[in-house]
Amino acid sequence: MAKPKPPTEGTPLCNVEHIEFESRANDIKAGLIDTFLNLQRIDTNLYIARHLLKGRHSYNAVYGGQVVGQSLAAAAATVEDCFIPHSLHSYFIKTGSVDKPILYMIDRIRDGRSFCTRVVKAVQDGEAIFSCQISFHHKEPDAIKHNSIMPVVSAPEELLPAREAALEVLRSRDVDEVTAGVIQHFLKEIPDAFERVFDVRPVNPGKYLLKEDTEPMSMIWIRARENLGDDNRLHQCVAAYLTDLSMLTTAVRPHIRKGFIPSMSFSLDHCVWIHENEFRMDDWMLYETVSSKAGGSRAFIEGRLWSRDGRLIISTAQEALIRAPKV
Ligand SMILES: CCCCCCCCCCCCCCCC(=O)SCCNC(=O)CCNC(=O)[C@H](O)C(C)(C)COP(=O)(O)OP(=O)(O)OC[C@H]1O[C@@H](n2cnc3c(N)ncnc32)[C@H](O)[C@@H]1OP(=O)(O)O
Repeated sequence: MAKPKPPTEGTPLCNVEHIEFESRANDIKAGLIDTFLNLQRIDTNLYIARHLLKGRHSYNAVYGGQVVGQSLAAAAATVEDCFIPHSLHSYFIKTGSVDKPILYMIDRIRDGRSFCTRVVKAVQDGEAIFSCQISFHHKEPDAIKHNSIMPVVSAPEELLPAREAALEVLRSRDVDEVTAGVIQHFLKEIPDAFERVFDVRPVNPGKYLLKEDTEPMSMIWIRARENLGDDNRLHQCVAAYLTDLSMLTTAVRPHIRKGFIPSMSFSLDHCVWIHENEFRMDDWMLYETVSSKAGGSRAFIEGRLWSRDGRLIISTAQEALIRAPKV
């Protein structure tokens, strides 16, 4: 039999031009269910996602967390249900566009008895935009057990949603012009669709909204506004999706307060460890993020996602690119 021809230079990895695409970037709820539970399989180890959310209102760039969540959904579709995702290590290679579908190509690296490993490549226009390795683990009994203590903070019911908190700051008389400008920009940049589906409540609105000086750390309560159903896999993918939300801004926020305006800011790599299988993203979760280092146009950020009853559900780590305008 004739050997298949090797691809010539410039040949796309997978051409998506013939694939019908109707962007539903504004319909996050449908997007969460369709892409995280019913991701469309187009061939063995090949999945397509048509629901893509912008990270920022004024750019057509795909929100990084969505590619993370969809990669997890695609990889999970290739393992038995008894295997539970426990870690994901990824690189954002190229900015994705919300105007085209993303193809997820899975490499089944190994199916072991206790662990399964997958490599996922996300492709748009024939070019890789994201790659990650995901490991799944068959449930095992506790050998040792401990859990750090969750920070003691105000309950979400005592706090305002981010937009309302921001509007309250803008209405107050003691906000300077620069801070007001930053808050207005922040309000404009949040994709409307995101707010329709998720409720985000900053634990310290004064610091979060830069009315006060802040350290490179942040805590937000977050939950989906509607019931997401009982499929653990959906809650895992939604959690992975949300982990990219406040990492980069945690590093930049204190410097913005001192007058720094980034000319470019992107997540570069992203790691997620899922410690527990059963949790609900339609219940309040506390996302705590801290940046311990920034320099050389990169910042390092770590995160912890806590369930309300004090379980450490997820740990994250990320490097972000944060550039100053060229002089
Ligand atoms: C009320 C409710 C509240 C809740 C609120 C919810 C919000 C709801 C979601 C929010 C979410 C937010 C958080 C999003 C966080 C992500 O989602 S970020 C998205 C994921 N990450 C990415 O897409 C990054 C993908 N990676 C890449 O694009 C590429 O790897 C990189 C990083 C650009 C590097 O590529 P490279 O080929 O090495 O290129 P490089 O030399 O760096 O040059 C790239 C460009 O930068 C330019 N450049 C170089 N230096 C500079 C400089 N100093 N300044 C400016 N440009 C420069 C170059 O000139 C070049 O421009 P072009 O020639 O392309 O026009």
